[in-house]
Amino acid sequence: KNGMSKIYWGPAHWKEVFPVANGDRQSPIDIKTEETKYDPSLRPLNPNYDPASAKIILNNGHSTSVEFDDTVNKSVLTGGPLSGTYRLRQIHFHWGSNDEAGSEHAVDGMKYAAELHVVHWNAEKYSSFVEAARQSDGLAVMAVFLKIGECNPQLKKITDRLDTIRIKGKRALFTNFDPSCLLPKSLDYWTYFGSLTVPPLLESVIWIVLREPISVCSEQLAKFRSLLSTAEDEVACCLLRNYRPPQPLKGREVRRN
Ligand SMILES: NS(=O)(=O)c1nccs1
Ligand SMILES: [Zn+2]
Repeated sequence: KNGMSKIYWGPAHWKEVFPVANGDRQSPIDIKTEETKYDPSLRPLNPNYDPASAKIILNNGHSTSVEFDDTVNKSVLTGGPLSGTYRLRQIHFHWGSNDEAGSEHAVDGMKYAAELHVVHWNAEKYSSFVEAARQSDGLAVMAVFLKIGECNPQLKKITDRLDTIRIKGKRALFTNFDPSCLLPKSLDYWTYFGSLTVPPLLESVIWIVLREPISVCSEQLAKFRSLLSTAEDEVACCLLRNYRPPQPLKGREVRRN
């Protein structure tokens, strides 16, 4: 880092505080497409989101997220590898300090410029996100790769608001937004059992990684990098990158529909 005094405890240090960082189902992973297994029992994904569920856009210091009202089953994901109904909680992004890397998952060693996570929790079996996050089938996160290319008009709805939440902790109203607008044409996917990719790295995520990327342009990514990881009273530090590198597969199977 640029030699500043601030102690940086990036992904390499997480295991000191969260031993599960060395667990058997950590995320992200590098998806070796030749080793994925077709599973005819996998159903089509069925996202069904109500734009009125969107509430706020937030800078939490390590990403920017759009938070949804998850007190009722208004915006849900069913189908795919899931049994039951998973309720939409939030979406957020991971990016890098340049366009060459930024995604968390990789495909045959190749990283995309960024990655969108659409986070859901199993509201059929558990009573809150926090409780679900402690269960092996508690969360379902749909991952969408962002590939450098044309500017994305749907993503513009989010990047145009980032200058109002530059400082860590800032939030702004953000409603009438259906995150389906950020999904690619094809909902074909890979799926595997994994974890949160940020502390506490809980091994409670059914990952659903869409195979088709959406586009993003350099100017849009630059706006993510201009977010600050620091609060008002701190020396400003840009949120240049926030992706965890791929973790050992440890014998896990990656299935595809
Ligand atoms: N990056 S992630 O989707 O695994 C996630 N971390 C915390 C809540 S959701
Ligand atoms: Zn994420």
